Amino acid sequence: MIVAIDGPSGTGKSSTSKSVAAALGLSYLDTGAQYRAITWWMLSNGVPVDDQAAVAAAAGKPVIVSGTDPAAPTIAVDGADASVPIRTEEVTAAVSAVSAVPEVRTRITALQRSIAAEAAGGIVVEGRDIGTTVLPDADLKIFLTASPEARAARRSGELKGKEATDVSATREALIKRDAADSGRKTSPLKKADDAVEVDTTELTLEQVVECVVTLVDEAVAAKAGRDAPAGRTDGEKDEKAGQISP
Ligand SMILES: Nc1ncnc2c1ncn2[C@@H]1O[C@H](COP(=O)(O)OP(=O)(O)OP(=O)(O)O)[C@@H](O)[C@H]1O
Ligand SMILES: Nc1ccn([C@H]2C[C@H](O)[C@@H](COP(=O)(O)O)O2)c(=O)n1
Repeated sequence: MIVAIDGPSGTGKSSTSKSVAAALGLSYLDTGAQYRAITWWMLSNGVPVDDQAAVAAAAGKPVIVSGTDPAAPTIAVDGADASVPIRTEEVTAAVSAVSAVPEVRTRITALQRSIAAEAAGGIVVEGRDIGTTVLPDADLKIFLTASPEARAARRSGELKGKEATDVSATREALIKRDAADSGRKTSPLKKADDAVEVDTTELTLEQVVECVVTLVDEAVAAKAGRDAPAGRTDGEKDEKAGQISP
């Protein structure tokens, strides 16, 4: 079972994906963390992030390793834990430019596909182009949305001190990053034609998780029905449909 969850920033992709994966015993991959990791490496190694040719030339250098346990996801660059530095404002401000470079996307997409292929028990993969480009044959594709106001309020709630009160600056920053991610030429942020759209504006996180778990259960049942050998009874198919199988 491969589940692709895409959507703009702050719609709840990471929180939802982790909870759904944990509830269903699936692995979890945060692809945004990988783009942040390569961006952090560029910044740390003096690569000018607004120089596409320089970023492209360096794209193959960092070794990025993602841990896929939804209870404790990890991200390492060249053997060092990068989970804290990839969340700085500096990385957030540069990540859209770095992730727009085709050589970066080719490298990270290949990494994402190999991780999904190795997840024998199934995986929830979240990002911007998972349903459209990385895993177009995913068993279930979900596109999360929420109003900019709701997303800014959620993000501001995470920040400490002065920034926490500046919801409008957070809103503008979210909108700017979405525009960059949606407007790039290579693999932009986009809903796949066959994705289920879930507007989370008025939903609690628990409600979103419940909704997605139900959609996964339905997709598992449909897959089990398709995979059942000809000649099996409906009862046998139903029994298989209740299981999460690779
Ligand atoms: N339905 C919801 N209601 C209220 N808060 C939510 C909801 N979903 C997520 N949140 C909160 O909103 C914040 C952003 O969520 P999250 O990081 O999961 O979004 P995201 O789509 O992965 O963002 P990004 O793409 O920027 O990484 C978190 O603080 C999370 O707890
Ligand atoms: N599949 C993906 C995932 C992420 N990105 C880029 C664009 C985002 O602004 C950035 C950071 O992602 P976040 O941690 O906010 O989810 O990474 C992408 O291009 N494709």
